[in-house]
Amino acid sequence: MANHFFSKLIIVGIISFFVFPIYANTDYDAKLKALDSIRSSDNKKFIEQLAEFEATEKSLSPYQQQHLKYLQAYKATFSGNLEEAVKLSKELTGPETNEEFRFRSSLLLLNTLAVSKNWQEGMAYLTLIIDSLPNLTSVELRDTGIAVILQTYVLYGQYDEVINFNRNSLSANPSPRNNCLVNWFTLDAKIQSGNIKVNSPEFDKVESLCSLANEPLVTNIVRLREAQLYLTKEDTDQALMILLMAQDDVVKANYRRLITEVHATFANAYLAKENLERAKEFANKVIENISGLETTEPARIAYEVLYKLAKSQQDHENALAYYEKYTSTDRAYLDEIEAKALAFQKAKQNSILQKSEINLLNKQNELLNSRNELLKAEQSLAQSEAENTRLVAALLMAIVTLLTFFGYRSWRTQRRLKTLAEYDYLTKVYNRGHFMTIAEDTLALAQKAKQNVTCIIFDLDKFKSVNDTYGHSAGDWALKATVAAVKDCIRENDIFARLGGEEFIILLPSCDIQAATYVAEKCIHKLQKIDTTESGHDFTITASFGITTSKISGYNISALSTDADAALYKSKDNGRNQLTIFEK
Ligand SMILES: Nc1nc2c(ncn2[C@@H]2O[C@H](COP(=O)(O)OP(=O)(O)OP(=O)(O)O)[C@@H](O)[C@H]2O)c(=O)[nH]1
Repeated sequence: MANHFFSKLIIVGIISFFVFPIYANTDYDAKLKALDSIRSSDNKKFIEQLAEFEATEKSLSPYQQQHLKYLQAYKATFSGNLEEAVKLSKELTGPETNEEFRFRSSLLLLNTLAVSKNWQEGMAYLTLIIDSLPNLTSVELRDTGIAVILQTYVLYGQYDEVINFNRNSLSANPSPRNNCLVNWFTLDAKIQSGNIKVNSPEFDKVESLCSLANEPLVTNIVRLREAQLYLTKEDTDQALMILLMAQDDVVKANYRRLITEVHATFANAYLAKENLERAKEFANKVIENISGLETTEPARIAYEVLYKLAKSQQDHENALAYYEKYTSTDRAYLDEIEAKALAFQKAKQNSILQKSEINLLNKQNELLNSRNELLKAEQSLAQSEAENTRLVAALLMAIVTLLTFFGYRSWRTQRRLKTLAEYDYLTKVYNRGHFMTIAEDTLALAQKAKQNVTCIIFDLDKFKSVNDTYGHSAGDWALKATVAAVKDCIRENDIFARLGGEEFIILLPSCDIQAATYVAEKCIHKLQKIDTTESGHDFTITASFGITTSKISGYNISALSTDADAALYKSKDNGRNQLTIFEK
């Protein structure tokens, strides 16, 4: 089938459809842009002007250098210098290259590798291009990428991929060029897979779209395909008419592959028309231009035509020679189809494998992420637990502190209340009420133990005059000084209390009257010795004492105090500052 070869023609043709970069307003930019715009539509001029541009000395920006290199790679592809084209294109596929030229050179590389039949490597670039499509910022470049992908599918015989391609991935308003190409490759896939009728309106549609886009190369290819289809339907006249109409434009396009393809189709058509001379003429034109295209379909067709002609002319020697060339070209051609299909399937498998590996890695990552999340959650849980523990500990501390504080306050209040209830506020000895309670208990125990208990009551002498003369505070001072002095004269376990005013009582367990008398005398002496100047005044403190004992008054506190009081009044009556032992 001539169609398979023909798809290769489009490879370089498509290069002309790439979008133009955004240029700075400099002469070099303008010049490079102008060169870019004519590179396929007027290839002769492009090659001449590029040579002129290369010849002059200039300092180019990195962007301009990349643009120039891209055009040089394009020229190399177009001129069949595939090795140079691959080398230059590969130099532009690194990350340092501007996105546009990186992508355009990947497309160029894809085409060049296909032209040089490096199917496997070409497929690797196809996968790369497909994967980089979503990251492209330029919508037009993306559309161009899609067109190239479709073209590659056609080239590799993957027609279903083209027919089933989701056109929604194209932009809403593709450029006329991309619109032409996408429609053309779709039609091409339908032709190659036998899914189109010879008079389908799609031919006219694609032809007009591509004329509108000013792409004579594609327009001619469409015409050629139409002619080839008519040939397969044995409508040779229609085929020849189309070929003759396209002939001039094809020559103008100056593309050797297209020209050999057209010549091969002419040869086939004339052979069918039994115009053997013309058939031979065109077959020979193909052979003349066959250098580099020896194993392509035009060569196969040309040899087939020449073989048939030689055979029909009984030229057995040439017939055999052409037949051998025909079969070897045919084998090479079929091998090529097989190799392409194999390369495509391999690339597809690799891509699926890669994607499953990526999926697997993603799954592993997800798993790792979940584990990390879990670890983080556990950590934060542990952290919150630790924080909670700290919080609870702090709360407990606060509660304990508060309880301690309130407990202490309550204990202090209780103690103060108890003190108020039990002690005399001024002298801090027992008050009357508490004294009575303790005294009763003590006397009860002493009675049981048959111990003697004595009771001393004393009252300060002429205390009113102290208050009157030196003031109430001096009186208070005297009361406190009295208590301190008396405490020095009694024992720890003697019960000392203030009965009220300037009157005091001492209950002395296990104490007989002699001992009590001694204590009272000691007190009288001590009180007289109090240095009152500390109060700011100079006066003397004396007191009158009355003493009784349980032996005389019994173990009843009221009786004891009454009797001791009676003795005290005797002391007062007798001139004060003395003691009196109660007598019944
Ligand atoms: N500064 C002070 N004076 C008090 C206190 N309690 C009672 N007094 C005073 O003690 C004085 C007692 O006076 P009186 O009962 O006349 O007895 P006195 O002056 O000591 O005379 P005699 O007992 O007869 O020696 C009164 O003036 C009371 O006001 C007190 O807590 N502080």
